[in-house]
Amino acid sequence: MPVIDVVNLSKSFGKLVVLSDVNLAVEEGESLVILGGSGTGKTVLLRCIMGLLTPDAGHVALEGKVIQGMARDELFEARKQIGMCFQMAALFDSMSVEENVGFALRRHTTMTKGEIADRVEECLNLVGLKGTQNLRPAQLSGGMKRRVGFARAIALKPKILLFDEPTTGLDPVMTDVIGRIIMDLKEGLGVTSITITHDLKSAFEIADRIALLFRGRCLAVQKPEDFRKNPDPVIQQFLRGEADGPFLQDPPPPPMHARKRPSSEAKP
Ligand SMILES: Nc1ncnc2c1ncn2[C@@H]1O[C@H](COP(=O)(O)OP(=O)(O)OP(=O)(O)O)[C@@H](O)[C@H]1O
Repeated sequence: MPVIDVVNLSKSFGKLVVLSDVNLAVEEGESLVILGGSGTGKTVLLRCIMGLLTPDAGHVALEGKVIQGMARDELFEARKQIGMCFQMAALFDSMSVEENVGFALRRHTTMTKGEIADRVEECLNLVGLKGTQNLRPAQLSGGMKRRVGFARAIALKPKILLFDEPTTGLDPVMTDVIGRIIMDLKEGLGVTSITITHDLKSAFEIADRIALLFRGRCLAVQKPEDFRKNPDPVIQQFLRGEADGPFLQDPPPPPMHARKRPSSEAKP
């Protein structure tokens, strides 16, 4: 049984069809990476998986339990299995690192202060941020903030981790560090994960399988080596990162040097 099962999922906002009959099954311990252009519905998909958005059709099952239609308490319990690593970390600025990482532990467990402090320390060590408990988010670099976000996401020992663009805005070295931490969390904690990223290098490093979301559908869900060789022109254009091709609905005009000079601009 897949840990995350997305079945015939569709979601529109008014006339805007974002997801159309999406199917994805993520097995226990698997790392699935979802690629896709900006605005293709990757975050909407994660929000449906968390039960934060209700699909128009289809459903999401977590460990065999369909979350749509669950009572509030049941959904709340189901969500505890998920650690969400938000885009740009989304830390509470008024709280220290320790308070941020321990937030869910204080709220959802009966752990003592000492037990929470130990767990926070353990989580910070796992993301390479030993001894940062007393810092405030304003004192952290972008990469450190993401890692605090990871530590917060793993605090409750979730079975599932969802990463929404964990490397956006980071330099290539920090992007690599974040990729390695995601792999370490997968290996060390045995979590099942979905990562949304625009960074192809880390996608190929951390993925057991890669999916490309295109015009509301999953175009491919394949092992990295098969995905790279997939002859679909959309996939190949995405991998090459070129403007010309079927990927964009409104392709940009050709570059200036390739454009024919209008006759009014013609030299005498
Ligand atoms: N709550 C909402 N109400 C209306 N439209 C929404 C809502 N949430 C998302 N959308 C629209 O759905 C589309 C997909 O958004 P989404 O954030 O999932 O894109 P994305 O693939 O994550 O993009 P990016 O890579 O740029 O973050 C966008 O056109 C967005 O404006």
